[in-house]
Amino acid sequence: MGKPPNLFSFPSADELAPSLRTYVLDAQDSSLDRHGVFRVGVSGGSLPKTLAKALLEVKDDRQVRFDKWEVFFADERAVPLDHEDSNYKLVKEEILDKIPSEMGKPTVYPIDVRYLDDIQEMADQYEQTLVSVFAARDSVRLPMFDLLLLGCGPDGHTCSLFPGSPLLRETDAWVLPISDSPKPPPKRITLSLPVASHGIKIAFVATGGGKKDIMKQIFDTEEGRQLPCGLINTFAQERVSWFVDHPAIEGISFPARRGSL
Ligand SMILES: O=C(O)[C@H](O)[C@@H](O)[C@H](O)[C@H](O)COP(=O)(O)O
Repeated sequence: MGKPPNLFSFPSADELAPSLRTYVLDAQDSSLDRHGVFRVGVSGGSLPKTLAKALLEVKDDRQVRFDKWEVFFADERAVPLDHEDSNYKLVKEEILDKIPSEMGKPTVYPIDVRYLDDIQEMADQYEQTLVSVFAARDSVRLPMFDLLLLGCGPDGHTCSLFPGSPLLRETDAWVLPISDSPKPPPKRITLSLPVASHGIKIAFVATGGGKKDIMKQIFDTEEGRQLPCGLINTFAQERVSWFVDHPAIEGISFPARRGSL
């Protein structure tokens, strides 16, 4: 048995940002030492805003090497890149557009919008993108992101992997289409559960009192361990770190390590 996931809790989302920064930059520096590039998968939701705070607002003497970042989408909605629902647009407006030019720009891998009407093809194309970046599919069983930055929905979903979805049983594909997402918009693509569990480091960021019930389920109940976030906890164990604020974990006793970075 490995060690349980880490849990880092802070009074507020603002106070969480410096530790999230330290965690991300530690991951960045060890990836750059290892292979000269930092491959990150990001979700939508509230995460890009918190991440922007950590990377662009917190001041310390460490360097964000954006020029070495390769940014992928852990899930994306099948909409044009300038659409209100686009995770690309969200990440662009929250982070990419705000990076001072002297910091350099990440290489970003958005979905191919030529396939908006064929999400199976869109998923296959995005998988091909991963194949071309992470090495040929027959030589790597799964692409290994240096860091996956994920959110947790109020039903325990993460990426666009929803509770009870047959997609959770996928063992082969790296990227999957979904046409009936319970969270709008319905058409999306998502990393599969094996890929989402395979990051060298995986961070969940969950803030606000709206997350309290689902956090309790995920960490304190057997049913919660079967939810998508719970499954990633089980598969990836100590490679997972949760960054939460106090309202999100009020009154909960976790069998997880607590602490701050
Ligand atoms: O595109 C999406 O819908 C997201 O990737 C999704 O998985 C999100 O991360 C969670 O729903 C949490 O969202 P919040 O952080 O806004 O609660």
